[in-house]
Amino acid sequence: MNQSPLPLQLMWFRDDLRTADNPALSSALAAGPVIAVFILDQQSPGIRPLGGAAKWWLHHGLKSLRAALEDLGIPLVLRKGPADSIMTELARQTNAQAVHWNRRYGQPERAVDTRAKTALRGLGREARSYPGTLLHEPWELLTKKGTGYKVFTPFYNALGDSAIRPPLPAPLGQDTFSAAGIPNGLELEDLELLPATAQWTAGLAAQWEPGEAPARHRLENVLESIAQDYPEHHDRPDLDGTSALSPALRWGHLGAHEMWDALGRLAAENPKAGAGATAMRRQLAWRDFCWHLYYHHPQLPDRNLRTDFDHFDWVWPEQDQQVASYVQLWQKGRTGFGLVDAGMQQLWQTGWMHNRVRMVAASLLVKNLQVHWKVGERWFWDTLVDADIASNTANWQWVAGSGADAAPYFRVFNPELQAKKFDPQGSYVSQFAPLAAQPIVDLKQSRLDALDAYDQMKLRLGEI
Ligand SMILES: Cc1cc2nc3c(=O)[nH]c(=O)nc-3n(C[C@H](O)[C@H](O)[C@H](O)COP(=O)(O)OP(=O)(O)OC[C@H]3O[C@@H](n4cnc5c(N)ncnc54)[C@H](O)[C@@H]3O)c2cc1C
Repeated sequence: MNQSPLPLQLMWFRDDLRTADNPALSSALAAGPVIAVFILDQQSPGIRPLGGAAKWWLHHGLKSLRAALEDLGIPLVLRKGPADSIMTELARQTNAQAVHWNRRYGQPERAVDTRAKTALRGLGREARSYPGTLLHEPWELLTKKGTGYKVFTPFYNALGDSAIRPPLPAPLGQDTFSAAGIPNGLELEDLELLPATAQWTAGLAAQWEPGEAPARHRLENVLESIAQDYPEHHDRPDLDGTSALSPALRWGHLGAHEMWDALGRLAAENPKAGAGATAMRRQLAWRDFCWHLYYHHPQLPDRNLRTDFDHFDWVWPEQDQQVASYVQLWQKGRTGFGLVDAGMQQLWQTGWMHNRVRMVAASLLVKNLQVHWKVGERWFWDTLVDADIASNTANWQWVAGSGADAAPYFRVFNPELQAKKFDPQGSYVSQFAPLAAQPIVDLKQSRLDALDAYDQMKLRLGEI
């Protein structure tokens, strides 16, 4: 029962599983007593179902969120199904005055939110949305022509020139609700986010602790030491040289504003760490850029952004048995290229891969093997704990050459040279891929074949 004289508020959690720096939660609490809701929606039109590793993360992230909310006296109700109708029903059932949420930027998710807004307003309830996930709303930063950016550097300059709000403090709690006032929900286990056998996820559990408090703790480590060496260490998979905060940012345990602000303060206060903090901020801006691209180009997960690549002769495992077997070896980390194999093993064992190795592993698949980028993107989607539709598809398109601000096609990473440069003692490779395998392609010849395929595409387009 809501004993407060103020009207009940519903806080709808989605990709923002945190209590601090959460504009929707802060506003809900300022308006009245709050019940929190999370709805697992894998069925609204166009919503891409989560991959296995992401589901594992979400399960534990929700457990951690529930505990953090409990400390604030906020109950968390879990549901499953089409989110707009469930949310509207909950608002009706609880007689809530308003539903608060932080915005999402994918077209299918925005469609759900728009339907929820319309239905809630139809019921005479308020629907209030807030900017909580990106440093800037994608429609706020525009080129002089009024369009979205397609190139990172001008986007980053515009971001740097704009005002980015400071993070919001953690909210104070509220009086505990009596159970009678809380609508029925599912048990966390009923969301069925964990796989039937825990064998594979044991590696994820050994590596990660999903949640707001562990994310903030890791940020402190980053500020104390990792940021300082970031310029020299960020490309080294053999070192703990990057923040490893991508899953925490993906699930919103850590707000981008909090990280941006903390790095900015570090740069201002500690000249020794300044270059590293600024470089890490720049990387963080890539996350915003990927979402900016996706917002302005909703076809990003499905179509080449550079449409000339529609004429590229990609190969698909379904069409060629040998290619199918190469793709399997790539997935298992048995390509015979140590750095790629270590990366793919790191991905399988921990649900994460170092950025440098992601680029090299992706390049082997889409360039040396000429396999369509969607094949690799889907594997990453299923196996990454930080799998996010904008960052994953934008980066795959970047490596493939079909993206907006893509690597030039002739840039084919040589995994052997990359290993020498970025894993000089071979410790990353021996940690994750100690057994050598027979190389599946000749690097020199397959690079020439890829460049030839690119020329064939240009020829088809009448450009050469
Ligand atoms: C083929 C490919 C697929 C990728 N798929 C994803 C994905 O699904 N989800 C995801 O979050 N990142 C993805 N990335 C980007 C990047 O590899 C990871 O964000 C990075 O490895 C995270 O490590 P970190 O947290 O230590 O990064 P740091 O170097 O510490 O950077 C700080 C933060 O900046 C952001 N960031 C850094 N680099 C990028 C980038 N290139 N693109 C977007 N954001 C970036 C991340 O949120 C990261 O946590 C992909 C990259 C490639 C090449």
